[in-house]
Amino acid sequence: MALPFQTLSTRIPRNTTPLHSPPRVNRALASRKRAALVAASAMYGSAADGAHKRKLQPLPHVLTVAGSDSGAGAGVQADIKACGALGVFCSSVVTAVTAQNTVGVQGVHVVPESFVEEQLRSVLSDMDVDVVKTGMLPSIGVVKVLCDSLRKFPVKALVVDPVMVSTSGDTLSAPSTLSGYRDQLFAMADIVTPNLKEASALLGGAPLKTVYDMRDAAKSIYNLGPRHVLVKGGDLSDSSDAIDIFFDGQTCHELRGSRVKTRNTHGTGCTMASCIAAELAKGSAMLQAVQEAKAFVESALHYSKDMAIGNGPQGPFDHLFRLKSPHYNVGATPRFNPDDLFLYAVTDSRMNKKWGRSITDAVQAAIEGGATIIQLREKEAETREFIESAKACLEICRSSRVPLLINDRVDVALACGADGVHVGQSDMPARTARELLGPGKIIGVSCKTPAQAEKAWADGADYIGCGGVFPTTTKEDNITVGMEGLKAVCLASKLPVVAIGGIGIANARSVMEIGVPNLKGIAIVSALFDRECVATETRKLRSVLMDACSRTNLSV
Ligand SMILES: Nc1ncnc2c1ncn2[C@@H]1O[C@H](COP(=O)(O)OP(=O)(O)OP(=O)(O)O)[C@@H](O)[C@H]1O
Ligand SMILES: Cc1ncc(CO)c(N)n1
Ligand SMILES: [Mg+2]
Repeated sequence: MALPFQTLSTRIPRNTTPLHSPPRVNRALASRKRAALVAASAMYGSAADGAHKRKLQPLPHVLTVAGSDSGAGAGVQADIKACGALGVFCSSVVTAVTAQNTVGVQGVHVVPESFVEEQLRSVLSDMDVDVVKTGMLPSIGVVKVLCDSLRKFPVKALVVDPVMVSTSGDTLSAPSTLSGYRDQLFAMADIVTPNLKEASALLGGAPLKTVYDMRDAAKSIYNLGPRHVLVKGGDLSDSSDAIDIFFDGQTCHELRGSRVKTRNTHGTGCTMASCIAAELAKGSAMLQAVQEAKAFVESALHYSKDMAIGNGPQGPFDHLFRLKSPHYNVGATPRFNPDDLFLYAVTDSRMNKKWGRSITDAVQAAIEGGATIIQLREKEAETREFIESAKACLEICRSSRVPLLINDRVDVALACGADGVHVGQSDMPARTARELLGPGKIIGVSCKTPAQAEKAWADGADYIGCGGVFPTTTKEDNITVGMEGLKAVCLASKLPVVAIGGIGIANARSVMEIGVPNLKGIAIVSALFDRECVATETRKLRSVLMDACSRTNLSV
């Protein structure tokens, strides 16, 4: 099986002589895998008299070179569970055995370098490893042994988690390992993933306190030779988000996730690096692999937040959450993209009835006209009927990659597997909705004031809907906030905003032109669905919005 690996290994390490050119590595690997398969097929064929030859399939394969954690939250144990959860085979070369639990590290027994080398030879010479991931490398000697082994047995990608100190403060590698990383291993690495303390140590010791420090650090570590850098912000204090900085040599990406309130964070770093390695082994590009890994860690922490193992301050979490709860199977779909708010279509059951169209016809037509997100607002439907039609709408939305939200009804969103919910100020609180839906679902909140916008953000919402901007007949007794109210909320909001209420072709442009960057789009009910042809009206609105954006230089 040839695994696509276009985006990796395209840059030759800059501060060493090239160890291998990428095409040669891939060809060598492919031919080794082919030879092994041919040999196996031949054996199988003769034994079975050629009666029923089976196609043999190698699994994507990560080798972790790391320490054992007796508490099984971090180290080799975390790596094997994370790869297994993502469908990737994980072999393991053990560099040290630690006596460790939820209190801290009680002891370390280092494996002799010659025996680390022997393990590396055993695995790499035989087992067609795709990606090597490193964790605890206790000495510079082990770093050297690893570099030599990788020169002998090249792999497609190398993920280096420069583990130095455990979160409990215990030392896991000798100080000299630092120079091994900087002078030898980083130049071979496709990505290095330091946490705040490790990034600081690699760069001479100045502490990293802000996202700006993280950005600078990512760029400086890039200059030590790796192809990509991820500075992890799990330990960034005063941050309600879990923010990581990813640098690819050109662009700094700020990756934000919800910070899960839990004591069970032991092994997040090992898991993150293993998930990146697993996704690379499956053929993902680097940024995609990092995003998948982050979603996996966030979901695992959320699922395990109340788990009770051990009596110390930092517990392990459950890597196998996806086996147990399909609702947490969220890593495969990208998290909310604020640009999806651009043309936000909100269906209305009364209007559909009036025009004699089904809810699915309405959704289909809005998507055909260019709607970028759909919300089902069914005030009158019976629950069972609502779930059935929501499932049908979800199928339509999925095939066009348009997110589907459910108004108010968290139960219906869960039952049909929708992408999220939109809640009003008197509906279920966003915080409760987040607890029920998990971190991967989209949550929007209707807000009329800066204080409500602040609360929505604190409660873990993804966006806010602000309005009614103009008077509307869709909602009775709805207070109009006007353009000034909208602007005030946008300026105060840390979340992206979609404007709603009485917006149509005549006034959409003026709304988009208020010129606040986090106003991402408009939400529309009557101007789309209280019309004869929904697709035509959507198309017209889309062109008005595109026009407004090109005039104000907003991104579409
Ligand atoms: N409480 C949390 N909620 C959500 N994500 C988190 C939380 N803590 C850490 N993360 C995420 O987990 C990943 C690992 O980051 P972290 O900074 O914890 O690594 P680390 O310190 O190397 O971990 P370890 O505890 O294994 O040493 C990052 O993507 C980070 O943003
Ligand atoms: C064995 C081992 N590797 C890595 C870490 C870092 O979390 C740890 N605590 N233990
Ligand atoms: Mg940590």
